[in-house]
Amino acid sequence: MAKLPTIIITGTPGTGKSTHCELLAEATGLKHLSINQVAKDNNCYETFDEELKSWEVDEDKLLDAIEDDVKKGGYIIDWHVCDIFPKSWIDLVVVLRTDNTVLFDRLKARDYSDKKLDENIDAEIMQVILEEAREAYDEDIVIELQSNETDEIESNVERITAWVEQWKANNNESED
Ligand SMILES: Nc1ncnc2c1ncn2[C@@H]1O[C@H](COP(=O)(O)OP(=O)(O)O)[C@@H](O)[C@H]1O
Repeated sequence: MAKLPTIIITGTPGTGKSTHCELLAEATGLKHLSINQVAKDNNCYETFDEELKSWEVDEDKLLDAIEDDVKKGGYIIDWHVCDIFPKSWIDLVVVLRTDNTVLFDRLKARDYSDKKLDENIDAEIMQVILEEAREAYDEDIVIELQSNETDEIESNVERITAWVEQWKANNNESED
């Protein structure tokens, strides 16, 4: 069987992860793995943080739930946390970035509490997820892409699709 890469699409909530992942899955045939959905389906949500109004995830249980599939390759991992996945599973990490005023409007539309909204905007300004990605993975597999405007969605998806095609060509040389 042809080898396929696994990609993480990460970024602060609202930067466009699920939008990019859906289009990318269509364009590449890789499988979109929404970690929020996996966590729900496998009861990985442990405790509810009242203040942040969000659930904490049992990461070991989550990794156990996806390990057998993801190890085979061919997945697009969609989550705002990027640094818990073993390095050996991951071929590319895309960190989506959005200007804070644009992100503010997107999150406001989601009815986030002021506290949750502020936390996320601060995290984006401080580029928390980008730093986490750079710490967890080799720097040359981490790329940062802007996601402010609709045009950028298309160009980002094209760019990542081209990367996937190149990866496949490089990693399946003796197969045909
Ligand atoms: N580059 C972009 N340009 C315009 N709108 C965008 C862009 N990226 C995302 N959006 C919009 O922002 C909202 C949040 O996107 P979503 O993909 O749900 O983000 P995430 O999965 O990171 O939380 C959606 O309404 C989506 O249509």
